[in-house]
Amino acid sequence: MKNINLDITKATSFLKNDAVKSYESKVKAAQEALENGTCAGNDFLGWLHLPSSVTPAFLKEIEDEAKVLRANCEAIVVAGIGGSYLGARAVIEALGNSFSWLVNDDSKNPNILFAGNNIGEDYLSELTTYLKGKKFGVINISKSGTTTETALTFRLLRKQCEAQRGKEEAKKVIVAITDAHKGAARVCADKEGFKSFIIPDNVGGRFSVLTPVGLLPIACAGFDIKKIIDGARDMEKATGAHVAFEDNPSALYAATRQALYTQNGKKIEIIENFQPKLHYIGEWWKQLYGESEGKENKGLFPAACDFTTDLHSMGQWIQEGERSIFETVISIEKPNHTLLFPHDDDNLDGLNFLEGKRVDEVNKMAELGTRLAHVDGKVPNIRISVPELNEYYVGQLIYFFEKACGISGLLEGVNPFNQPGVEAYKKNMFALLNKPGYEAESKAIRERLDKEK
Ligand SMILES: O=P(O)(O)OC[C@H]1O[C@](O)(CO)[C@@H](O)[C@@H]1O
Repeated sequence: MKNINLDITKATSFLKNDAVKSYESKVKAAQEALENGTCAGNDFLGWLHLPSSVTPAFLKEIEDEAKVLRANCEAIVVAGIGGSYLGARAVIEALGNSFSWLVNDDSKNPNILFAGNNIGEDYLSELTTYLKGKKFGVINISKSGTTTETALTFRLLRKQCEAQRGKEEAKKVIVAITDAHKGAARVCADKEGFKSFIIPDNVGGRFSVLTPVGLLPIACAGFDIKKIIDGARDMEKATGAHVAFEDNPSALYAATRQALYTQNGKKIEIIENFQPKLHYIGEWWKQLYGESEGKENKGLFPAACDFTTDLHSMGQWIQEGERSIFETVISIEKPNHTLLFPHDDDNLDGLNFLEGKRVDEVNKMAELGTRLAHVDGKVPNIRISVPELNEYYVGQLIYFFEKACGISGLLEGVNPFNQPGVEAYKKNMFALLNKPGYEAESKAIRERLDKEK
């Protein structure tokens, strides 16, 4: 079986000869600190050996629950935000049919919908309207069990599900994925008798896609979670601490992006794809790197573009804007379908030169042309090529990025596993909403707003 492949040559050409190699000993130290649990944030290292520790019994429990949901639901709403939904959405959209909700086949795949990741009244109102009269289930995912966006959505959906199906029937199709002991989601699941899965204490949200957080929704969508774990497990081996620096893709990716950041003035990394199905892989990656590295006034800003779509909006900026960016392109070597470009006698569009070619050949030339143009425009380019878009390689990709993120954050000198900065908006929102327990903050924020009037 092939592995995903990392090409850093078009990035190292912007750096001094030994710039990446000079990180070897620091990377080794970071790897050892991760392995020995001696790094900052060492209480959140449960993801590190997750793929190799997953048992068949654990996967079976998830698959069995997915069977129940699939058999009883036309639609399943995954309620979660950040790491509690992005991984599942990324994998489901990468592997699924782009028009799944319109495709009328016999696969019996329920529609997987996502909510709890915003507080848009229109979004929730339109969702609850769509679900009226439908047999739907809910997977409520929240590690803390108290995240406002998710909790608010779950209350709405649970009430609707119980009203439509009756309390007993609803119990079959409402599942909680949360902490083993704490938080409102745990208390509610235990009291109501909902099936529940545990998010391990030592796995943070953005590293949780290979736990039930990602695996249950992915299994509900009809994908093979064993193969995802197989891919992740092989990548765990390929990026292990014993693997030589120059053969370890996560080590090289981490070192290259840090070298570009600290030695080449790059401030923004743009993750890019040439397959629209990878849009949410970009969103997942943004959270992984953004929450892990953006702290202590440091960190590359993680951005994402979908190509060629965004070449017609962001292409100008990337080609000629401030030279503070580099690109990391996820390239899929072989598409899953074949579509040949047809002949046209009139050739009014002048496209007969493409006759008989696969659409992907045009896409690949767009990709190569973009790479050459952007490198000419002084944008370093990292390329990750993925042999095929399937469960196995998505598993590899996930673990590759997670491992690189842990190493990269440690190279940057921060704790990659906390996210203290996200609390600031929550505190203000609770104060503004007069949440019980926030009386002093409410008073202070109102005084501040009065002064600013
Ligand atoms: O699973 P929870 O606790 O609802 O958190 C969801 C997301 O919110 C954050 O905690 C940020 O507030 C993320 O780190 C996390 O992935």
